[in-house]
Amino acid sequence: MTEATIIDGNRFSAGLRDRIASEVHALRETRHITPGLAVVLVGEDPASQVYVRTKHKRTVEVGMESFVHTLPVDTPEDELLTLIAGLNKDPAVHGILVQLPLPRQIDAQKVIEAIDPAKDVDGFHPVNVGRLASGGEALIPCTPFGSLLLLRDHLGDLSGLDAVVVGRSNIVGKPMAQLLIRESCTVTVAHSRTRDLPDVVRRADIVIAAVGKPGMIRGDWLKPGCTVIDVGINRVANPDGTSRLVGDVAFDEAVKVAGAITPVPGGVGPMTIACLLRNTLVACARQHRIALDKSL
Ligand SMILES: NC(=O)C1=CN([C@@H]2O[C@H](COP(=O)(O)OP(=O)(O)OC[C@H]3O[C@@H](n4cnc5c(N)ncnc54)[C@H](OP(=O)(O)O)[C@@H]3O)[C@@H](O)[C@H]2O)C=CC1
Ligand SMILES: Nc1nc(=O)c2c([nH]1)NC[C@@H]1CN(c3ccc(C(=O)N[C@@H](CCC(=O)O)C(=O)O)cc3)C=[N+]21
Repeated sequence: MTEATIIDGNRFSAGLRDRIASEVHALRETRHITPGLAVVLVGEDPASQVYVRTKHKRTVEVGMESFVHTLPVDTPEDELLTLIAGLNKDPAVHGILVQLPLPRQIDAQKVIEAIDPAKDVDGFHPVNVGRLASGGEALIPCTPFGSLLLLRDHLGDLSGLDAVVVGRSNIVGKPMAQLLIRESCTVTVAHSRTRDLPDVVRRADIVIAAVGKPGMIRGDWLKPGCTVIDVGINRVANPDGTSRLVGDVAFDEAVKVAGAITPVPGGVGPMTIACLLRNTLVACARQHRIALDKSL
């Protein structure tokens, strides 16, 4: 039997970042505007520090300005809200991302709602959530949008396909379902209370795994030839004491059944960062009422 096509998120995201870099260059040359992204990290979680460093590097690479704010783990909520109010007003900042999860003393929903929806490049503010659901001009959450770009690139038109999204979080599962509805898929959202998950997954032409459980989705749950987008990022221990990243799908099994699959790492992860830059560019252009290339 032939093995699944490996969907290369590193390659696709590099292409997207190139297109973004050209637009950023053009904005600078023609309008003297440089898009700026502010990233706020509260605390010293090592995984979050790695993401924030990677985001900074990629932001600078495409010619944007990067403002990183690192706050101590015991920062009071009102201090973070004051910082956000300042970033909302700062004309050099077009996008704001507050790295999640936040420490206990801070109400994440309150923080998300404090961000100006026009600068909410995560797409988590209720205004953007509502616009995505009702068809307006939203900023779209990066991970689902990146996943959709990979699906469209691989499958072309998605209309009429059966899609199963495993996971219903606000940051991945729910917005992914909204995007797939918009693409005219028939969408099922599964979660921890779903009965007979293997049977639900077996119906899908498109499987989106966003659970956070290493290798939970097994090869024999998949319809032969289906397309699998593995959003999961799980760090697991190797026998020798080192660690590695794995997805929510048992890759070695799935690759024998699926038609195409995203690897972890090198699949959805790099797309998330490229889409964050895309959203920053889109937010900047909208703030200045400038039209952008439709391909973005
Ligand atoms: N590649 C990337 O850029 C990103 C990757 N991620 C990764 O994606 C994964 C999911 O993240 P996130 O959405 O934030 O996670 P959450 O923990 O917020 O949500 C997990 C979802 O999975 C569901 N779930 C848990 N256990 C089961 C089960 N046994 N069967 C079916 N469903 C189950 C939960 O159901 P219920 O609602 O019933 O509890 C919940 O809806 C994680 O591995 C995370 O690291 C996240 C963001 C970006
Ligand atoms: N406000 C907010 N917005 C986010 O978008 C957000 C967040 N908080 N908190 C954490 C999650 C997770 N996330 C990832 C981004 C990139 C990779 C990524 O680039 N992964 C690489 C591997 C990186 C490595 O090797 O460690 C890959 O999959 O190839 C992964 C995960 C964004 N998140």
